[in-house]
Amino acid sequence: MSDARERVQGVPTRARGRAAETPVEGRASGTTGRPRKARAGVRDMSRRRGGASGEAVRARDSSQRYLWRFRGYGTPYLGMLSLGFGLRICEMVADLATPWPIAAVIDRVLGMHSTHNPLTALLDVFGTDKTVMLATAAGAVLVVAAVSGAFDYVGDRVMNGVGERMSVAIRADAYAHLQRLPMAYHDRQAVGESTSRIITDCGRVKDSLVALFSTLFPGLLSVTSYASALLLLDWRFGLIGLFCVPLVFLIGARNRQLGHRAAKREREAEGKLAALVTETLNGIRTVHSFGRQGLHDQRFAAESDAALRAGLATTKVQALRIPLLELTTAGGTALLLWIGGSGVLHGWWSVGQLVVAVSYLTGMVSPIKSLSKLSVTFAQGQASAERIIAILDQPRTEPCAPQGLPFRASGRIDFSGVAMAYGSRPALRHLEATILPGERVALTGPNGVGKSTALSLIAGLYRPTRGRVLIDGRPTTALPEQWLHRQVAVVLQDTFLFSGTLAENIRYARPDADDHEVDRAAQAALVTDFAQHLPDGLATRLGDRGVGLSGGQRQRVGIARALLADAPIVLLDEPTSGLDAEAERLVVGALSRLVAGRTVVMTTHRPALLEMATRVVLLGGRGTAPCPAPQSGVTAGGLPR
Ligand SMILES: Nc1ncnc2c1ncn2[C@@H]1O[C@H](COP(=O)(O)OP(=O)(O)OP(=O)(O)O)[C@@H](O)[C@H]1O
Repeated sequence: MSDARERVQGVPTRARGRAAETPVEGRASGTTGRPRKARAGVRDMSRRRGGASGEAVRARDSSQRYLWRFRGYGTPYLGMLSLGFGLRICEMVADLATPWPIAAVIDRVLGMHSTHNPLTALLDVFGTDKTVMLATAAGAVLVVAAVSGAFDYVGDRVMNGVGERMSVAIRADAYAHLQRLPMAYHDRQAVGESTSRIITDCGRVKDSLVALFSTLFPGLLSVTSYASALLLLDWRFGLIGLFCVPLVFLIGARNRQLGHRAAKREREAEGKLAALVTETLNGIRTVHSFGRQGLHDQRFAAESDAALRAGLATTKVQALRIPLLELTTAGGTALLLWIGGSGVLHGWWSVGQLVVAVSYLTGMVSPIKSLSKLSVTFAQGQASAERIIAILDQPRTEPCAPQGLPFRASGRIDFSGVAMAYGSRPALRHLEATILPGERVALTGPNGVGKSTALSLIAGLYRPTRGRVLIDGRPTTALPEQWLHRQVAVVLQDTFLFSGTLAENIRYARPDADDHEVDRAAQAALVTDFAQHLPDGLATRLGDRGVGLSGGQRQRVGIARALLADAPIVLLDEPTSGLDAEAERLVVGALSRLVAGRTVVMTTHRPALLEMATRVVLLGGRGTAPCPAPQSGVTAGGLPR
């Protein structure tokens, strides 16, 4: 992925390492739901560059030129844009020629006036036979229309193509950036809201970019060309034409202002709606279990009302624009007819010239109308661009080079005075611990004492607010993300499976693994035991989020993933909780193969898993609760509750 920040212009000098100053930041995770709590997640994320200062972002916010900040995405297409412009100019020349055959017929064939119509000379080539002249003029109308149409077709394809390509690049960058944002960001942001930004807002930005190239640029070219042609025809015609332009643009500008506010409110309301729908569908089992569809209907209706009010405000802005525009352009045409008609009566101009002038005025006004329609499209595009830029402006952590690091860590982990808070909410107050290579340490303690948080810190999903977590003596915050992910494999309480085959889900841990390695991991994790009863074995396709497998089966796929990752450190976050005795027995069997020869840190309350541990450490307690003396090298200090 290219660095989106380089292409989103106007981003001030990168605040290098800024992320490190920000509390509770860490690496991105691929979790697709808002996590109830810190969980180790997708493993192939890379550190990204630091971001804009908040003040600078706010300063730009007031300028409302959000779409303009995407101009960097147009740079690769400058050649195509130049070609598109060239084609538009050719089309314009053809359009300017359109009324002249008619004028020639009126003045020369019908003999209403003898004028200096440039086509006169051309028609003279065909002699003075009026039938031939008529046929020539008719042929000219067809040829001009065909030429103009051809330029229009190719020009549209070229220009619209640029808009489409730019928006695809913006969407890809926004998506890639979103995935790499720290977990702290994803904890704050509803999944549906982020989805809505990537899908709907990027779609609206696309509409604006396509309109920019297919309507705005050609429209401005038409207006300028027709206005110049009117002036050239006769300065008095030109003045009448120019009288309309500022009025129409004023109407458009006012509409854009009103439209931006309305569109922003509308997009915010739609974002909340999307968040609500995603949340409801993610929890659809709970909704059904409690029969609470009515409650969700009410919440949906409340958000829908807000979206409706904002939508109606946009409609009002749109509706007002049309009559105002019609009035202005009718004024211009009336003026032209009146003055032009008087001119013809006084013999200043021929009828043909008046026809050309009226045709030019109509030609000029029609793109002005489409241009003013753009005010709403651009207002919506600005509001959506603002929401996408809000993602792209989120700082990511700096990537660092994996220099001097061994391919495989020995597996030693140190917690050195570690404290951790989610926002202002402390989760770990002070943790001192050393876990030696090959040790299997079980962290236990009351709910909410910070066991999972400790695992997340080892996996590098969050940064400690104080102190350091070290792997082989190196702080995790200074380790390259890709290297860290190779050293740490995670099995969570509920393994997340993606849509795709079983084999693809196992290979997620190491995309370059061959079929044989995937088979071996599947066998060791007892996945093959159930996969062989499925229609296509490991090639069986799973539904969304692994629908079709039981909890225990999903856990075994998670273990196969961890086996395939072959990392020296394994983190187990309650991998058997929620399983019945038989499923637990199978999962523990699979885990016993995973943990062999690796450093393991687990959180569990289940005796079957605790038996695997070489040391058990009780975290925290209620301040007065007894905390067993830590064994060598480990002192426990969770959050007193
Ligand atoms: N992503 C998060 N955002 C905000 N607060 C969080 C987040 N994850 C955990 N917490 C809070 O941090 C504290 C420690 O949570 P953690 O999950 O680490 O505890 P735990 O000991 O693993 O609990 P359990 O035994 O229930 O799994 C809790 O108060 C929890 O509510």
